[in-house]
Amino acid sequence: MDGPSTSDAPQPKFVTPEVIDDDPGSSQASGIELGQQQAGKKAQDRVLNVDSEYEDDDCFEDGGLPPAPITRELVDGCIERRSKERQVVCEKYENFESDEAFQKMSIGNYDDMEDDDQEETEEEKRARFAQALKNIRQNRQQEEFDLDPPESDAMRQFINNEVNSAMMFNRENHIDDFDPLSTKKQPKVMEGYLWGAVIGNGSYGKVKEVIDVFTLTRRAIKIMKYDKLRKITNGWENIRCEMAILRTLNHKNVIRLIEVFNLTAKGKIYMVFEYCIGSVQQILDLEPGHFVTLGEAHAMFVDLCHGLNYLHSKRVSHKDIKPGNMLLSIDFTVKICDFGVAEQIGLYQVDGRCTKVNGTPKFQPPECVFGNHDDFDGYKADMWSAGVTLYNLVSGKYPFEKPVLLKLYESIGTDPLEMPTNVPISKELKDLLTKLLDKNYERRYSCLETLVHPWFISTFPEDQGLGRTMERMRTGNRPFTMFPSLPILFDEPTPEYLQDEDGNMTYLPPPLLVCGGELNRETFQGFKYLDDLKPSDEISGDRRPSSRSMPTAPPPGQAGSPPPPPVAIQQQNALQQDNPQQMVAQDDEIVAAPVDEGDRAPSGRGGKKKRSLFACIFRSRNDSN
Ligand SMILES: Nc1ncnc2c1ncn2[C@@H]1O[C@H](COP(=O)(O)OP(=O)(O)OP(=O)(O)O)[C@@H](O)[C@H]1O
Repeated sequence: MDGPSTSDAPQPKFVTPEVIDDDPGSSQASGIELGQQQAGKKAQDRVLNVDSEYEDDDCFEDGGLPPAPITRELVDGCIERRSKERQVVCEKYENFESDEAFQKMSIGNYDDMEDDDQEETEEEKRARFAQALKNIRQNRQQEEFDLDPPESDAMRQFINNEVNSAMMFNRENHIDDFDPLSTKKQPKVMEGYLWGAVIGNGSYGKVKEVIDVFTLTRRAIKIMKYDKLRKITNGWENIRCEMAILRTLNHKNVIRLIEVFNLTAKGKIYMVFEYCIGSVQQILDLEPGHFVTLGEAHAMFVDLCHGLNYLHSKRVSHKDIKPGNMLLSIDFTVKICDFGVAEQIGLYQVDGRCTKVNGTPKFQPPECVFGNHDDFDGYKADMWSAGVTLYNLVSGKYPFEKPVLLKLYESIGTDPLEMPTNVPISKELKDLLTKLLDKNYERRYSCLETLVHPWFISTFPEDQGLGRTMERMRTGNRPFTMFPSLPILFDEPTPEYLQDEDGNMTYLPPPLLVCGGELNRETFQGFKYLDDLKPSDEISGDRRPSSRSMPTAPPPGQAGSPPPPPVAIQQQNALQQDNPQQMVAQDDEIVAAPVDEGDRAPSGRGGKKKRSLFACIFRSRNDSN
């Protein structure tokens, strides 16, 4: 093995069990444990149950395969490969400045690494190795393993022990045959979302993209661990505050919080947001000079000010306005996000007085960083940050920039404002920047004043708007990471099984998608069909109710419950149960009975049903609770 070593003395390769394993009992125990897992796994794998607990670290669930023998070569290969990969990544990062292709990749450059890698303790590392060895048994694909090279002698020793005990287990149980590799990963559907990959990392946790399987809408979910929130100063408080503020907001230039849920068993809290394709900071990072054209800057600034105006009208001071907290939606609207340090200003307060100083140093106003900042005007602080953002958008520079924090604060408080020299700045723009970056917060422009400034209301040639940016984002590498799951979900509907009291499983055919050239209403019961809408029916707004507030449908037979399904569909179901094969052949010939208003109802299949993945996707929202 060529894994890096921290000591100068040559490290032996993995030693034999006789030499290293000074506690054979423990080896045996772990071997038996692995054996039990195998047996259980094999039985489990026959039926796919999507409601089981998933790990969030992957967008797929392991399909479950017979265990693979662990060999030294396999583990050595994994470690060596990871070591090489790391080297390649490091080299790439070294050439980052000059590598244009790499820069282009930075939009949606997926980072599937754990966001808290640096916090990993020796104990956690050991647990990860043990898990990686289990993965070797279950997955057999080297590409899937997360085996970093060992960094300490203790770690090396630990791996030796683990591999040795696994090998002993193999030997004792005569596991030495390799089945052909046929890993098939199953899509992960949890809490009504089909999960994709990580699309962003913040200080509070990672952000993953998902599809809401009920509305088929792309969403972004911020995942935060309780432990991590506890470690961050005011972590819980900030998150609670962010949720409380976001749930009251609804504006096109403010990120929309769709719902919040937590899974206590996993120790995680999830915030579901509308999906955005990237941040303004990512756009700036793509540009050679780290600035955009005047037209683009104007378009982004206009959206920012509209969002800020709305926030201030709702008595919210954001306190961390910067390009990194401005997201771009699919239709290229700027959305203000990250309300982690935002403050709700009291109802009876005349001005925007805030007390807690927060934010990013380069974007903080003088009254926050210099002198007495027991209280300050939060609205005016936002306007200063908006001024720094505008300065940054048009020039790629900051009005006050110093390498040391104290010097930076001093500069913000005392240095006179200088206009950027690397780009031509018009008279109006100069005037607006001066008004926004006025050190005296009383004289500084408010949001309303900014909205009527001549530069703000001026127009720019169309080709300088967000068109170019849009094109860049479009060509950026942000794949639709749920895509690989779709064919698995829709081309191969998973069969259902009916389990009786004795545990016997009866095969049920996959649900019918179409019936008589139309969507099979029995399968898609949750859908509201346009044909069924009466002129008096009101179409509700685009904000779908949270899964937690969805009213529960009354059981069949009670007032308000849907009537039974049409006879044709009942017969069809009965036929399907009796003879699934024949039914598949007959699908095309089935003609839908005329469906009237009352023709949608659940079929009572009875028994304890193991849901198929497909059924889960279209299950009623209430089922997920
Ligand atoms: N709704 C969204 N759509 C797409 N990407 C998003 C969305 N929300 C966040 N992201 C991505 O995830 C990253 C981190 O998100 P966010 O800033 O909300 O996390 P945070 O933990 O509050 O970060 P910070 O370190 O700024 O406090 C963002 O920079 C962005 O790239």
